[in-house]
Amino acid sequence: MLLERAYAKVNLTLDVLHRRPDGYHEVDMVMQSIDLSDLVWLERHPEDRIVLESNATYVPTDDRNLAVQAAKLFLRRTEISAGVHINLEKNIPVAAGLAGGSSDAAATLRGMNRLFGTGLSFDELAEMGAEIGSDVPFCVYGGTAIARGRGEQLTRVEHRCHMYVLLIHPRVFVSTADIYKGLRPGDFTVRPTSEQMVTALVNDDVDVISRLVSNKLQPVTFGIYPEVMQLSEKVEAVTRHPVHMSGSGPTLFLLAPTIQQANRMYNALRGIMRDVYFSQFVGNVSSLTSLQPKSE
Ligand SMILES: C[C@@](CO)(OP(=O)(O)O)[C@H](O)COP(=O)(O)OP(=O)(O)OC[C@H]1O[C@@H](n2ccc(N)nc2=O)[C@H](O)[C@@H]1O
Ligand SMILES: Nc1ncnc2c1ncn2[C@@H]1O[C@H](COP(=O)(O)OP(=O)(O)O)[C@@H](O)[C@H]1O
Repeated sequence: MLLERAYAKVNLTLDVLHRRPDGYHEVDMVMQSIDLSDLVWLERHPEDRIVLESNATYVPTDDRNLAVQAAKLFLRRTEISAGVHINLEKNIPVAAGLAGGSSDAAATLRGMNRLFGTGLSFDELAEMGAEIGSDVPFCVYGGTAIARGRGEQLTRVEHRCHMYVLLIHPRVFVSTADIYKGLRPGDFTVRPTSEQMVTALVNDDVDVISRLVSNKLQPVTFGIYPEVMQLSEKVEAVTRHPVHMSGSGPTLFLLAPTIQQANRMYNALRGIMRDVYFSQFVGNVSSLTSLQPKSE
């Protein structure tokens, strides 16, 4: 049996440039992996089928599960006929703007590559992953990247900035497609802020990073779900720190450069609300492999 960790992400910037003829939107965003993760355990199944079990009752275990889709796609592309058992431990909130499902799919692709010794590169796995979802290619590598196109065109970024990330997950189900659909022409960006954000990350300039965090989907999500906006205002009042939204939401997050500050904010929030997660930036997957048991 082997284990792959599926890390969540937050969007440090998210600009939308225009709507494309294929229905997707051209985006320009800085994605950052955080250490909140699902666990994807893989082993051979005696029959030629994909079986997924999960501790979470609220995610599908059939072909709708992105990990199952990834496993099937991998077997099709590599022309391997075999069965696989996937055990998925969900810790990342679902439909939250944290790319949980995408990351499970990416971890499954990495794991299948190890399980069958196929030796595909991460670039090849990312290309496969793009067929499953726009965020999957980023999740194959993890770490930090500028994502363009519909999210699949990546420029990977190395930096030494380390920040703590407090997540607040409002119990609201958000459909990513509905949020993109809610954008009006005036919401589109001419000059994205991703390059400035990357410079700030490389310079480890936490003040500039905090000032630059932005998300053009946030007004749409807040408009459709006013309760998320109200929660954001409450969090801001309690912590006296700027509150941001990840992806299409509804997860809100705060950044803190020191563990002391992160602890203060965490304790203040835990006093008044559930569903607060303490996490931090993590680097790319290859720099983390030494933390993973290889096989059992
Ligand atoms: C908003 C973001 C930001 O990172 O993240 P989440 O909120 O999902 O975490 C992503 O763009 C989400 O990526 P992902 O969740 O993989 O989207 P997909 O499955 O490819 O697409 C779901 C739907 O969202 C819309 N979509 C997605 C990506 C994009 N660049 N333009 C779009 O218009 C399309 O309507 C599409 O049918
Ligand atoms: N492995 C999975 N984990 C979470 N959600 C999944 C998974 N597979 C399919 N889904 C479905 O994908 C949708 C988006 O889930 P998720 O990836 O968590 O959201 P987001 O992209 O907003 O972070 C949900 O409707 C969920 O039912």
